[in-house]
Amino acid sequence: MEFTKMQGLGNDFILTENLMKLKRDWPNIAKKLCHRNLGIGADGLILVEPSNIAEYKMTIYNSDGSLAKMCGNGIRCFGKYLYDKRYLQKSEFSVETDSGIKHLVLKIQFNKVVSVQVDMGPPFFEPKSIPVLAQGDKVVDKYLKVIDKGFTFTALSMGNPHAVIFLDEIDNFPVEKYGPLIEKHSFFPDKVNVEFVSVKKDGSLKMRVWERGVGETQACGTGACATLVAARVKGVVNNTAKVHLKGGTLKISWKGENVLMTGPAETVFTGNVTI
Ligand SMILES: N[C@H](CCC[C@H](N)C(=O)O)C(=O)O
Repeated sequence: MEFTKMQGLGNDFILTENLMKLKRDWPNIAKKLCHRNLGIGADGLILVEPSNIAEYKMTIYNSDGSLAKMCGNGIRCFGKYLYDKRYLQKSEFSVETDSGIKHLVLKIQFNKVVSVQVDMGPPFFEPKSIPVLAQGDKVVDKYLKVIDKGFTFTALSMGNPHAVIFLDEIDNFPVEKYGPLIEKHSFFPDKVNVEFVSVKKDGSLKMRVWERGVGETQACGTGACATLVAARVKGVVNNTAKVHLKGGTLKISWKGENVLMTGPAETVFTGNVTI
């Protein structure tokens, strides 16, 4: 199987083409190939597939083999892949995902993709659309206790579920202790991606993420979008802000309708693997 290893702010993926839409055991292939000691090593496996409603379809599996319906860093890599492979001779196009069609705009300089802007669609707040077990039409500052610590979280979907927690300081916060407990909490029937966020004096946001089906990653595109939206709902940030992640910075904007995310995408290496 030919593959291309790519990354967006250190959130890394194995891309491979499945243009015949072969029904393979992709969850187990993802687990095997994403393993950092026994496989290629990545946060996820992305399939490049044909689409009847957009140029191509992005299907993404987390490193634990679970199907993820959307991936922000992954779709920027996907867009760069299509352009670099000359599958598309344009810099604006749509990609089908399991969370709907997303529109991409590639910034090209000297025939090189320098950044990708993605229209990530609207956030969803309705508890059943996230899903989260809660009342009301929005889940803002809901209390949650895990072992010895209470948190308040704001929940929303960017096509995948997010629980955003605001803290004064995140650099030394034990994400690896509390992240998995919140990820698998009974409030979240489909589990959840967990963002730990601090608001900076310059109006930017700093975020660490425990990703559903992966663990702590260097960056999370949908998580950065969820973070900006939750901060807007709480009135602690403007409608456009930089979100600083371990792996770098994303520019996120939300003016009440669709969320726009802009950031880099890089190819690391290509190869062949026997599965
Ligand atoms: N772990 C996520 C999918 C990957 C999202 C993240 N890598 C991003 O850049 O949005 C989930 O299960 O919903």
